[in-house]
Amino acid sequence: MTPKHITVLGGGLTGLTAAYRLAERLPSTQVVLLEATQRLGGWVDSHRYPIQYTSDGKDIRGEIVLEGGPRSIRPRGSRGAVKMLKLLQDLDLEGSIRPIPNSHPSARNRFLLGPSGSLQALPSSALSLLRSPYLRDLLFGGLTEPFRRRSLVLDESVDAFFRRRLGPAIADKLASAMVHGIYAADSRDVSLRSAFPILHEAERKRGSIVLGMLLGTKSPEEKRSEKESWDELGPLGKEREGWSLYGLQGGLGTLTSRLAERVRQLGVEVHLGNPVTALSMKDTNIEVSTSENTVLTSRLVSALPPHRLAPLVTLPNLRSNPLTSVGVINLVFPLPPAQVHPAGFGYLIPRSGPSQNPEGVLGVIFDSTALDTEGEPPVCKLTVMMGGPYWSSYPSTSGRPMERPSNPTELVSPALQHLRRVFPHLQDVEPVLIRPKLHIECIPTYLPGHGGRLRELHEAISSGPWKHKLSLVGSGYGGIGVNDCVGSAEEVVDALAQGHSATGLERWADWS
Ligand SMILES: C=Cc1c2[nH]c(c1C)Cc1[nH]c(c(CCC(=O)O)c1C)Cc1[nH]c(c(C)c1CCC(=O)O)Cc1[nH]c(c(C)c1C=C)C2
Repeated sequence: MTPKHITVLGGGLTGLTAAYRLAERLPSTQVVLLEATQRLGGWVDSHRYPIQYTSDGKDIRGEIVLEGGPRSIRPRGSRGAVKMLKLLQDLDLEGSIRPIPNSHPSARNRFLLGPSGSLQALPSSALSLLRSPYLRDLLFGGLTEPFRRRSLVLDESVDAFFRRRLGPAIADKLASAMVHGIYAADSRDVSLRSAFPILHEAERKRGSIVLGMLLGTKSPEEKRSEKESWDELGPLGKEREGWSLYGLQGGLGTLTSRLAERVRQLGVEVHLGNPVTALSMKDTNIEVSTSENTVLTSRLVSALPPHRLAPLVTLPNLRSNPLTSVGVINLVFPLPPAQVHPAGFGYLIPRSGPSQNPEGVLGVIFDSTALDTEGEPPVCKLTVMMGGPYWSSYPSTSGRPMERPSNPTELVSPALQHLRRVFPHLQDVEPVLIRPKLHIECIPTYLPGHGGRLRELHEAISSGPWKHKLSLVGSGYGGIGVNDCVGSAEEVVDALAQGHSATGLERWADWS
C-alpha cells in the first residue's frame, strides 16, 4: 500500500535525493523534509567568489568557485555511480557535467609527499612504475602477493590487510595515505571489508588482490546487469567510460541547489532549522516532534548520521563508529598554477610523525589543475586538508593526538606554513583569498565488524516496532562517497515505490 505520508530526516545530498524521488514517484504521498540547520545541502559546500588583483601591472578580475566539501564524482566503481548520472539527467543537469578525461594530468599525476618533503609521483602506467621510487616495494609486494595465505578473520583493518598481503612498506606509505584521502582516518582503524569491499572480494574469490584485479571478481550475471544499467543512460553511459572523474559547473552545489528547487516544485514541505527532538509510535503512525511542531507520519526515511538518530530510537549499533573532523582550507594565490606545482590532482601524506608533519596535514588538492576551471582567472587554487586522525585518539591508534582548533581561522597559519615548506615559491606570496572551514564529525570511520553490526541493526528494525516504518540512508551505513549517498536513497525509494518495505540495510542481511 502506498504510504499517505513520508517524513525524510536530514536535508543533505542523501535526504534531498530521497525527498525528490519520493515526491516524483509517489505523487499521492505527502512528503515532508526536516532539516536541523538553516541550509539544505549538508557537507556539499560550493561558493562563487569575486577575485581581483594586479599582476605585472595588469588588473585581473573574475570569479572562481571554491569547494569546502566533496568536489568530484567517480563515473564508475560503486553501485551509486550509474544512479548519480541518471539523477543528473533527470534534473536536466547533463549539460553541467564537466568530465576529467582519463588522459587529463589530474587523472595521471597523483603524488605522495615523501619524508624529505618532496613530491613523489604515484605510478600511473608501466613506464612510470619503472621510474617510481615505489618500484621496489610495489614489485616485491606485487610478485609475492598471489602466494600469500588468505586470512581466516572475517574483517580486519585496512592496515592489517595491506601489511599481510603487500608488506609493511606499502601499508605504511600507500595504504595509510589512501585512507587519509578518502576517510580522513587512520588506516589502522578502518574496516577493509566495509571501506574497500572490492579488495576483500578479490582475496575471497581469487585468493589474491593481484589475481582479483586481473581476472575480476564479478559473476557473468552481475556484469550483465551492470552493463544493462549503464546502457539505460544512453550515449552518456558510453561517454563516461573515457572519464576518470567529473565535476559540475559551479561545483557540486549545483546538484544540491537543483534538488532543493525541484523538491519545492514537487510540493515537498521543507522545514529548515527544525531539529527532531523525539520520535514515538502512535497506533500505526509515528509522531515526529521537532523544536517547532509535531508531524504524524506513516513512514520515516532517516538520512541523519547514525549518532544523531541514536538518541531518538531504541536500536542497536548506531553509535558504534567514531566520526572524524576535517579542516578544509581553500587558498587562492595570484600566480599561474604552473609556477607553483606540477599539473595534477594533488598529493596525499602518509601517516607521519610531528617532526615531518607538525601541522597534521592529510593532503593538498591542486584545484586549478584537478578539475575544470575554464573561464576562471589564472590563479593557483589549493585546498589543504588537515586533522582527521591527528585530532582524535579514537580508538587511540593514531598515537599523537593534537588539539582540534575551535575556530576555523586557527587553521590558516598552519596551512600556509605547510604550503610554504613544500612550495618555497609561495614564501613571499600572499593569498588573495582564504576560506577556512572546520567540518566537525563529517566522515564516519567504519571500524572492523561494521558489516556485522549493520546486519544486527537490519534485524532489529525488521523484527521490532520499527518494522515497515523506518529506512536508513546516507554515509553512516554503506559507503561515504556522494555516489553511495545518492545510491542508498535511490534504492530505498525504489523499494517503497514498488510497495515493499526497506530498512535500507538489506545488503547486510546475509553478512557473515
Ligand atoms: C572533506 C574532505 C573529504 C575527504 N574525503 C572525502 C571528503 C568529502 C570523501 C571522499 N574522498 C574521496 C572519496 C572516494 C571517491 C568517491 O567515492 O567519491 C571519498 C568518498 C577521494 C578523494 N579525496 C580527495 C579528493 C579530491 C577525492 C576525489 C577524487 C578521487 O576520487 O580521486 C582529497 C581529500 N579528501 C580528504 C582528504 C584528507 C583529501 C586530501 C587531499 C578527506
